[in-house]
Amino acid sequence: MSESTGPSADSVPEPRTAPTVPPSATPAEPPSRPGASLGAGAKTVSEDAASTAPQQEMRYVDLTGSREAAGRHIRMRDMARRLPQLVRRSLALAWQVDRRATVGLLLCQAVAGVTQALGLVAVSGTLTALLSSTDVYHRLLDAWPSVALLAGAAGLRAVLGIAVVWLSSRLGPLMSREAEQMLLTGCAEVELSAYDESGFNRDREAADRGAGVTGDLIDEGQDLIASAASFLAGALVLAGVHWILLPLLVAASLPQALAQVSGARVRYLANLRSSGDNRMLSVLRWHIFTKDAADQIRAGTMAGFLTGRYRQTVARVNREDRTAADTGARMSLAGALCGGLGSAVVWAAVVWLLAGGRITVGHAGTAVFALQTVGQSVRGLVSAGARAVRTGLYMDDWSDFLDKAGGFRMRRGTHRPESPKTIELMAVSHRYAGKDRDALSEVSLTLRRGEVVALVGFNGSGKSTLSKLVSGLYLPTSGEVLWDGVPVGDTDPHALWQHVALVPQDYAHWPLTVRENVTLGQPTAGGDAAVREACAASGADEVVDKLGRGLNTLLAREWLSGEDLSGGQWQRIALARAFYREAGLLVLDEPTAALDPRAEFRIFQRLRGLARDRMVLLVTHRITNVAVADRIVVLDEGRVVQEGTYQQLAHEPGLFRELLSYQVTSEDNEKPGTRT
Ligand SMILES: Nc1ncnc2c1ncn2[C@@H]1O[C@H](COP(=O)(O)OP(=O)(O)OP(=O)(O)O)[C@@H](O)[C@H]1O
Repeated sequence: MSESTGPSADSVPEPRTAPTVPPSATPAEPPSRPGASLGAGAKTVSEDAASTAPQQEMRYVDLTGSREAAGRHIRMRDMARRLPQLVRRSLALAWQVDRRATVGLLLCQAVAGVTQALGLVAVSGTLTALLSSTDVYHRLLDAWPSVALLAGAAGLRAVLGIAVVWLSSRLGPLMSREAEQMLLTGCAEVELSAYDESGFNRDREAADRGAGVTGDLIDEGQDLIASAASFLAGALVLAGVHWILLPLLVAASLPQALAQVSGARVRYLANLRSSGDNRMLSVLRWHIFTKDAADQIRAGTMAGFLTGRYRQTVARVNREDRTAADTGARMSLAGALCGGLGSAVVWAAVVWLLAGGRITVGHAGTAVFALQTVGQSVRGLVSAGARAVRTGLYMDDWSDFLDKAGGFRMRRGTHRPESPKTIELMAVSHRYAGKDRDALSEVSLTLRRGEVVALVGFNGSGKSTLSKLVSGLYLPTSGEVLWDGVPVGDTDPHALWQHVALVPQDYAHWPLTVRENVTLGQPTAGGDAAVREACAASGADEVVDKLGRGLNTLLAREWLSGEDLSGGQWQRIALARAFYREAGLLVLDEPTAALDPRAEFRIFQRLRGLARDRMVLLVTHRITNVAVADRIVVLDEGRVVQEGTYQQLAHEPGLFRELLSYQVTSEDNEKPGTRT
């Protein structure tokens, strides 16, 4: 192996098995119950069984047939077939991120290969001169040009090795970042419904791991090229000494090569078997470490349970790792024993050739060096090859996901809508992927500019789903959502969302400054005055006034100089975002759930004013507040069961009256902006 080579397959760490969940972010699938974050194909004990046998081990297995099969296919034959493809892939990505560094790397490797060959030729020259029958002075005189060449070649190779390490360490991280970037772009471009597809989230995590190890491929590719160049140089010199030595050496190296490939396969499969557990460990770690659940862990005295579950899962991962390590060691031992026997045969052949006068003593010396070079390069080829194939398997997860994401890419029309005057739902139904019943059935509804429309109903009746269909986040399974007569599916989604301001139930706590949290990184010509105006409208001005650095305050307490907000303060910021956005459709999903009564009162007081030049869709369980709406739509099990004004619905029998009866109604008529 050349100077540029990285660690061997035995010492190289497995790529990270689960992305670390960042601070201040919710994990992709936080487990609301054990096993909740498992993807398709996950095996776990049933909830019933879990309740009757709590001590039974919960397994988070995440095997998919294709990845398991791919892992089982790491064999010499497959490896030889895949290697050129992987080198091409690594060079193509390297070329994409830094052409000059890529060319530099290839040049360094080519020159290193040539100097390797020259070095071996020089060894031959030196030994021949030193072992000749002339006097010592003449022997040294004859030997010095070869010695000089030998020293020069060694020096140049050392410098080239440093250059290769330098260029690889520049390219590797760039390649990983590029792969991550492609992943992010791919994810940002998919339909929202893709996230509801079985396996999408699991595949995205696997792809993230693949992107992370992409940079390793450059080291492995370089090791492969270096080993191949070194093999070629040694083989040429060895064949020059005597042709029989080359096939003998390659045969002698095979057992160790096979052992390394088998070891790599065992480790990959062990890693694959533990991937579900590793994912669960990552999620558990996030919950145990961060502040978000710290109060619940303490108050619920859950620490023992969670750390116990963590230990149990770690023990399983350790068992897999230990088995893989033991099996790998046994394979290496068998390979080394067979390889040792093979080497003895090769050395015996050298002695036999020398004894038979078929080669000179100088040639025999050269053969010793060449044998070492070729032996090392064969081992290097196999070792780097095994690592590259394993990295390639992880990268397959990445590229497969990009293909999958491509399949879910938003392919809608090109129509660029104006701020909507009407949004019409015509017999709209929506069914989530994998569900056996519709979340919404045959809903017909019209929203008009200047109107506040409220959606009410029991949990799970379809209110949020309807609001996401109106805002074009989902496309209906059947029926049409028309923005000023044009189906949402025929509209450029990004142009459409320019006209949407959404406050979802679970809004993001962006780790950004207050200003960026309000503008969402899209400041308008109104500058800070517009930001302050939106804050005043949502009550966030009171929050900002108390922050040390005002709009410049970083809202991330875990980070240096950042500050954290209370739940209600965050909700005011989320509302300010929506008020700041000059959008024709304002969707508020439970917008005041965390607000104090005064703040809530102010929001509802302003709602009518906001609706003057836009349409407002309000989802709320605060039935007494919906008096502010021009129209109330009552949903039950995905169907519209009532529609009318507050006064109409409050006085007719039906679900609305039932909902109303569960709330205190004595102050109804004093609610701000009540419409009759
Ligand atoms: N992403 C999803 N994947 C699968 N099913 C979903 C998804 N989101 C919602 N559902 C299902 O669709 C139905 C309607 O959900 P939706 O969130 O629209 O109800 P909701 O009326 O807003 O409820 P709540 O009052 O609790 O917010 C529910 O049965 C829910 O389980």
